[in-house]
Amino acid sequence: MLVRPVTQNSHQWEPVHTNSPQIILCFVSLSSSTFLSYFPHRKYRSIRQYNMFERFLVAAVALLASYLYIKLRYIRFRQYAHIPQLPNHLLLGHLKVFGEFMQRGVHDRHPDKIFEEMWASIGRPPVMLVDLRPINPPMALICGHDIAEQISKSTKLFPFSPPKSPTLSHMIPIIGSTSILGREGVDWKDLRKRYNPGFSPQHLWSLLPLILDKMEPFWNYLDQFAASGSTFSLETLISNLTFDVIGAAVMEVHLNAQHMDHSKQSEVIRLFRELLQTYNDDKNNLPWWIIPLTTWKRNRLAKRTDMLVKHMIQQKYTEIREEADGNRSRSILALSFQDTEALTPQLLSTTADQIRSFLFAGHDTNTSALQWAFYELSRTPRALKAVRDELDSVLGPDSDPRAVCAALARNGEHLLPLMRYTNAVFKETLRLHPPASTVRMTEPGTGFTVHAPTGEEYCLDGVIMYSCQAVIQRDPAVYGDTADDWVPERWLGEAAQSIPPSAWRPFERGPRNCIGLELANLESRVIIAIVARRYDFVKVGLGENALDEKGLPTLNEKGQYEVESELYNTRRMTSKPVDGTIMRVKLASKP
Ligand code: HEM
Repeated sequence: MLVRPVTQNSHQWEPVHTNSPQIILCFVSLSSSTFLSYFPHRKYRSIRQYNMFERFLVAAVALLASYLYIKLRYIRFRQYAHIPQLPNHLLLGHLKVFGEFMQRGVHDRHPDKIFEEMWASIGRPPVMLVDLRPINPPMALICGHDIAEQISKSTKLFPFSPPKSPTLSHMIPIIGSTSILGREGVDWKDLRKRYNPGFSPQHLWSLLPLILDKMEPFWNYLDQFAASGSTFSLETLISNLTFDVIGAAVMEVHLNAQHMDHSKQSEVIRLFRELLQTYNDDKNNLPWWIIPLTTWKRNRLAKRTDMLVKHMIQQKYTEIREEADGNRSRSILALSFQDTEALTPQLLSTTADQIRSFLFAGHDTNTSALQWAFYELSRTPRALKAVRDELDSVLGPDSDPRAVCAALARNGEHLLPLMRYTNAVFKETLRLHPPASTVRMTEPGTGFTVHAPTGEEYCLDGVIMYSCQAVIQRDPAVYGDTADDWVPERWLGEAAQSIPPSAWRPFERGPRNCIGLELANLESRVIIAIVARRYDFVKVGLGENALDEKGLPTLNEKGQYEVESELYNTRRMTSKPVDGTIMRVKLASKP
């Protein structure tokens, strides 16, 4: 099938009556889950936690919403008819998914997982259209790496790659309206030019001592948990650590995020956390008129965070100006100020937006990736042994965190690149559990057309283009029979050569790829190097090991411990393990 691209007239929508049942169900599920999210005191929000009256209310709202939807929804984009739609036989599947939403809790399932099931059930097309109007514009799920590459690379029409989707605007309270994440054209180019040198590998090596400085509280907490045997959230520990690291690298400030006494933490951190909390459920990106109170709270917190960040920048600016030549600050912020004459209000405002963006992007994704890395290592003895052997040979036999930090401070630039297996662990973790993605959208009438390997062409103007990494990076056509398995070895030796670079895109690709890629790699290798030999992690609750009659874990044919249940991601701005990765830890016994 070859489809002619729709260009000039694609903004003209043709009215066609549609009452596709799966879309109605989708709407029912969205409306009722949104409604349920108004009861914030329920931790897991399963339908069973609600009394009869609340259940009745939920059912009534869902029914009313679907009735209105059927009545009001007469518009259909006929020009998208050429993109594979979810067929009706998915109706039952969707119903099942909806049932699970309600059983397990409405926030407990990441949309990527649902997309993966839908995609497999319609024969794995490279693009799939999910129509979520009137909640959102229709969304083209990009499921093939060739097409993902086309929506992220430079073209004649879009020299800096197709624009980001306006749906990103729900993040403005966190990252600011002039954030590098959302800017377009030359404005974006200028920002990228200003901050690129700060994130370059050479500059990052000079920041290594600042990063290593932040590690001690982290291993102290792990030591305490090992001594007490109590359970803890790995997410909390790692997210505090990554906040401290990003504060040190970007501004050379001590945010004290790892202080367990919250009153000792920097106020920026406390406000930022509170702000992120307001995104933690289905209200994530709903319009303000559905969530007026949350929107008000977000804006209030955003304003206060912005003021504090601006104050920090002003202080840093004065310090940088007064520094003696031999004692220059190495922070990313200091480097970005190198050629500036004065801190004008406009420069202050855009810099504050970038700092907030770095604080957010620099801690959130890495936290998720490291939780998954330690979880996968904890249930894959083969890989844990390989990491430990590698660390012994690269860093020497002393696994005390102080010794590891001292070795890295002396010679990290040469030692870290030698950790090839550790690097493969991180790479494989990001393949299977990608925390983030990219979302683009071109104006109707632009004529932005992508080409499938099978010859079809799809004009994607006016639809949200979501590069679905969780599907792309598990494509059996690329990763074979082990596409769903965690196998770090696939990234080592000859085998790795056969994987197309565009099929691994956790940091996205093209001009708008992640500016913090090298920082993330550096930080994660340091953390794994410090932790992997000293501690044994054991998952508790969701995803924990299944034990045999002797109380021992059993290996499956893939070399991983059998588990009682599956640990999975949920959506909290980015993808994160649903339970915060509850763990127990003990000091590893010496072989
Ligand atoms: C495992 C860790 C990380 C992952 C998986 C990741 C992933 C991504 C992805 C997918 C994008 C593209 C977003 C989009 O197109 O909307 C991105 C952009 C970005 N990331 Fe990261 N990131 C990570 C760590 C970091 C770190 C440590 C920083 C440090 C500040 C950072 C800062 C940024 C920024 C500023 C952008 C926007 C770049 C631009 O548009 O020019 N990220 N990241």
